[in-house]
Amino acid sequence: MAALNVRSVKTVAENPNLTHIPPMYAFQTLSRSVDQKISGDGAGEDEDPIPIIDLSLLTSGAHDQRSAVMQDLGNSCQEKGYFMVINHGIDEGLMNKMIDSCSQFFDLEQEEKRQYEGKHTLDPISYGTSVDASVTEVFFWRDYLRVLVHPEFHSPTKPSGFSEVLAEFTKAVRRVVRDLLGGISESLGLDSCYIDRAMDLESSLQLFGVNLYPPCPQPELAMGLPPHTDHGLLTVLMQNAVNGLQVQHKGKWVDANIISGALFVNIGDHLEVLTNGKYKSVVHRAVVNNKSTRISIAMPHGPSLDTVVSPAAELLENGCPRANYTGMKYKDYLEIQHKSKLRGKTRLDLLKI
Ligand SMILES: O=C(O)CCC(=O)C(=O)O
Ligand SMILES: [Fe+2]
Repeated sequence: MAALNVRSVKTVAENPNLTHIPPMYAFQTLSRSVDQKISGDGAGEDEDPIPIIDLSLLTSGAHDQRSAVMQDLGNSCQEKGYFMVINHGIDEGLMNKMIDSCSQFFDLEQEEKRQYEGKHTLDPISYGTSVDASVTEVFFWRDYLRVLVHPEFHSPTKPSGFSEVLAEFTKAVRRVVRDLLGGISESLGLDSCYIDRAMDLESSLQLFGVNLYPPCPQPELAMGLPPHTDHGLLTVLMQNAVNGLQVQHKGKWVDANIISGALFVNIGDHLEVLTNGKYKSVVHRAVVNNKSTRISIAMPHGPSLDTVVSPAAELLENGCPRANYTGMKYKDYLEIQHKSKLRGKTRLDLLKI
């Protein structure tokens, strides 16, 4: 059954008498206990800080500053698969307006939001709860809005002003992603335009996903989003001031405590394929808390839908004798993802040779 008749978590959480989560939100005990074995309590974070990339130095720094940042970028991609970006040039006022507009969207009457309900990943606009009630056994403590913003731009018509903010913000983020992918190309020893050209970024797919995680009375039992990797090349994430993202690193969960004003970036499955596994996509999840509503905006950036992504021939010539992944059209991969459960890296395994 599709999620059509399922109440939003926002509605569930707004009940003032809620002291326990409804049983359908209890994340399976088995997977939870497996999780706990690899789960740090955040203590690992100081020894393993999240790398910080100063984008202004990459785009307009002196030659030696550029090379240093490019090297940091390459190391972050190879060793961790995630980093934060500062001095990215996106106005902080615009970022705040984007978060506020998303909050106003979730505050609309349920009927207004329901017109976008129960659709496919590539539908222009979809609103829902959990991940997909038709393929998950457990419900996640999360409502979402997903909008396709490039190569075609779409937007909900309400709240008023949403579409203008969305257009300006997502265009600015696309610029950041192209700059980062230029630096990443160079860090691989390729021409700075290599990924731009090979992945047809002029027509790249850009999705705008907003997650709303209301306060949860039993946060240790519920899960915002289960462990998964993202499709696409890079995902850019920003949030209101509430943390909750965790990334897996060396078998431990690391809290992504995101610096105010910074963007968090993680590698997606298709950068792993393109680099033949040198830069790997990162498993991450979202945990919930019992105090504040968290809003995160996660924006996967992929190639164009018709691009067949396979390991770059130039990288194979540069020392690695064989391709570790088969090529697949990005659109077809998204179709597989849509039909599968959101768990770990199982989808990418399909492409491994
Ligand atoms: O809310 C978060 O921090 C994670 C969101 C996420 O992983 C996603 O939307 O794919
Ligand atoms: Fe994700």
